[in-house]
Amino acid sequence: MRLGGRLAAAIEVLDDIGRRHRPVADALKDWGLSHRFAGAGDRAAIGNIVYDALRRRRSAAWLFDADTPRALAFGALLLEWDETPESINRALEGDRFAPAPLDADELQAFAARQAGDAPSAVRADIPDWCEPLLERSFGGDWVDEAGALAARPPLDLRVNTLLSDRPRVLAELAETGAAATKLAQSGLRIPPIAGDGRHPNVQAEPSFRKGWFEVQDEGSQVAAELASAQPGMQVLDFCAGAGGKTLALAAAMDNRGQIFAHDAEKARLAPIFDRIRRSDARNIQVLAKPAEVARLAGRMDLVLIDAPCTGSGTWRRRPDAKWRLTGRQLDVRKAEQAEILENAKAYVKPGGRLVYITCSVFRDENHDQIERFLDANPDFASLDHEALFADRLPGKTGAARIDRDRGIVLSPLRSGTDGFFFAALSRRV
Ligand SMILES: C[S@@+](CC[C@H](N)C(=O)[O-])C[C@H]1O[C@@H](n2cnc3c(N)ncnc32)[C@H](O)[C@@H]1O
Repeated sequence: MRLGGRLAAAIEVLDDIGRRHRPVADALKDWGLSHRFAGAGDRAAIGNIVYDALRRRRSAAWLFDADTPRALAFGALLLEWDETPESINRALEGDRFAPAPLDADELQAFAARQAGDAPSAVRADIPDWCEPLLERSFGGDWVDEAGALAARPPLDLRVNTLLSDRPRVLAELAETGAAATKLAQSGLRIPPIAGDGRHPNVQAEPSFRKGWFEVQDEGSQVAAELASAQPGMQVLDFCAGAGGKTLALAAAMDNRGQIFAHDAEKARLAPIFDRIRRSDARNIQVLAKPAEVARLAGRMDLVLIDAPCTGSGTWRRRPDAKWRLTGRQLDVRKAEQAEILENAKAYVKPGGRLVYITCSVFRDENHDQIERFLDANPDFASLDHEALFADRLPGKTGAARIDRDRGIVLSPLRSGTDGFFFAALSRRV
């Protein structure tokens, strides 16, 4: 397929997402199934246009003064593919599968936009209602921080030190362009791919099948490292889900001690069993039943809450979530988070640690939750997050926003990772 056919397909998929409120991955998959002539390269290019259009939706719509699938797809090429209106129109010429080239009105709208500055929420590529939330979180940097959340993400891997080490996996993946991560101890990063390129399918690698590495954002790896799980500890991963953090904790503990992996939704735990087998983690018990968890009360050295959240820190990877999020959903998440903190505290033994993590950058889900919890629970105290970060990631303090008594924020702009929040509290003896 030429650019024109790919662009037409992206417009069709964006239309499907918009009209039927479909998840982007499902809409792309369906398009691929009903257009089997399209090769892997075509599908990747179409996916890139669609994801770029969703990441940069406000900017793309602003360029043509129209929030239509056509404006978004053309806008994506102009904003992220180094194309110009002239280069696009040249590429579409004589291509019978292409959408109509940019017409005089569109070219005029585009030219007019070059003169003026876009409003902040447009430059930040966010819904208007999120502006105060981000401003509260990032102060004067909020537009740049939000802009970084609208960029293409890298592909990050965590080397499983139970079965391999970073030099060995680096050698195995030499052809992928992977390099050691700057913050995470066992991380590898394959940088974002430009234009119509796609990341290698690392999960097809024999070294993945052998359990030598997992796909995990560097921010998630750093959050697990900051939790400071040590060999021999008793650990409860209270919101374990598919087990990304659980596996990182098992490696940090060198398979010694015990991790109990729990989740309120049994179905969310389903992938964890295969992942545990593949990674050779031998100190994880999965506890799906509330009664099994209850007997752990007051016995844990570390309770980790990887809380359900808006996911605003992962907008690079899930840009459709940015447009679907509502204030009502934020309120629901906040209530869940407060309740989980209250429930999980009972499992921490005196002198033990309660860790709270979100993949959101909103202060409302992060510092505010910690503040409220500490106010209501005088038997818990905040750790010194500056000292903790300096201890776990020596020489890297500039890579995070650290509030000594409330927690640590990682972000694409500051840390080069997805957005994450981390806070550690200790239960008084
Ligand atoms: C951010 S996800 C966990 C991701 C996982 N820890 C990982 O690293 O792959 C949050 C999880 O919290 C679970 N959850 C929601 N409410 C809960 C509750 N009240 N108690 C325990 N888990 C809950 C959800 O089912 C979801 O799997």
